[in-house]
Amino acid sequence: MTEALVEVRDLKVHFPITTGVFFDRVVGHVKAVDGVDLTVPRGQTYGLVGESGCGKSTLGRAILQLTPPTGGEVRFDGVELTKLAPAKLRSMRRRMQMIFQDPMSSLDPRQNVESILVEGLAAHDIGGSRAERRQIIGKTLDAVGLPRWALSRYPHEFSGGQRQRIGIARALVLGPELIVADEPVSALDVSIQAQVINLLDELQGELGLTYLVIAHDLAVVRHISDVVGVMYLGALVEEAPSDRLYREPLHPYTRALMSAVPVPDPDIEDHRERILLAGDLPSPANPPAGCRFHTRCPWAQPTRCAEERPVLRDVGGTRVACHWAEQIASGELRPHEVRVELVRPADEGEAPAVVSAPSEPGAYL
Ligand SMILES: Nc1ncnc2c1ncn2[C@@H]1O[C@H](COP(=O)(O)OP(=O)(O)OP(=O)(O)O)[C@@H](O)[C@H]1O
Repeated sequence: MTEALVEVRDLKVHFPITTGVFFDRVVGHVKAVDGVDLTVPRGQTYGLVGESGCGKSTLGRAILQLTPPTGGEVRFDGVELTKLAPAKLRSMRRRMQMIFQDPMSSLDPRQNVESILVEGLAAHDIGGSRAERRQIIGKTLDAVGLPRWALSRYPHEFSGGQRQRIGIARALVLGPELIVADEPVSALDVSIQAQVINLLDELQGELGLTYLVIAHDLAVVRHISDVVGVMYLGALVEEAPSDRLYREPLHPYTRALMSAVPVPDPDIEDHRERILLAGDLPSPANPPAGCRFHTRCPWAQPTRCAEERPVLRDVGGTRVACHWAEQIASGELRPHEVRVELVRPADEGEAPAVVSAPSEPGAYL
């Protein structure tokens, strides 16, 4: 059994909604993260996916204590972070770093690369002399594939992919064990995305890093993740080893997300059906009772779904929060009429690419 580097238990982040001109009055809470349990083993990659606004970034930030949790626990290498004194937390921070989506907005445009990298070393008192720091920085540049001349240049002088390498170098220079990568490639061209993902993968192999990779796009995390967690409205709805999740998604929400991932085989891709979920993501300030997904779920049942919040439970090696996971997987329960559309628009004379339930279980996938 691999040692857990990160253990999250019943983590909650509720942002107060306030009103009033002179005195803020709390009138409700945005439950951005609402009871998440997850474990990231040392040296592995946990991919966290879900649509925009489901709480992925807030969860990542709360794990690093950049956003204070409202409740629950975060253990890093066995140390409970939520109760740690500020000075102790600061020294732990060196071991946990974050990479952001948009390197342009997370890098100070007035600092050259050397100054960006020295800043972190100085803040954490790493490397006694200037020469020593230069040596650490040089090695870090080599590791991320940037030339030494980059040191005197400014962020705007680099391409998007190179800027993300600077962002990775800034995290890496401190010698962290955990990196939380929040949408690390979604601002990059598709051709560059693979390079950055490959770089993260290589660095993990060389340095034994542990990753939490956050993405709205399932395709991005598929190949680098050992385990993938799917989040919906502040909570995990499914978690499984990556291969298993992509081969056999159990939660209706995961099935819908999967149906949006393009398939490389053009014959299959032409006939791929996409589940279009009804309605928008409900507000995390007022989440539906019972299963949070039941208002959009094509398999929602008249009992339990609207009243009972499903807990994550083990179904053959997958953790899934659905009362009906087994019956859906076996085909015993069929989806209600759902809107599906063919990826390739129907040709003239062909049946319109809309509506009605598929006849086979898993026909979407
Ligand atoms: N500081 C804050 N104060 C109040 N609400 C917030 C704050 N930060 C995030 N939220 C809300 O919490 C919910 C979750 O946001 P979060 O950014 O974590 O989601 P996300 O899944 O990462 O989405 P995205 O990919 O768009 O960033 C959203 O409804 C968001 O508006």
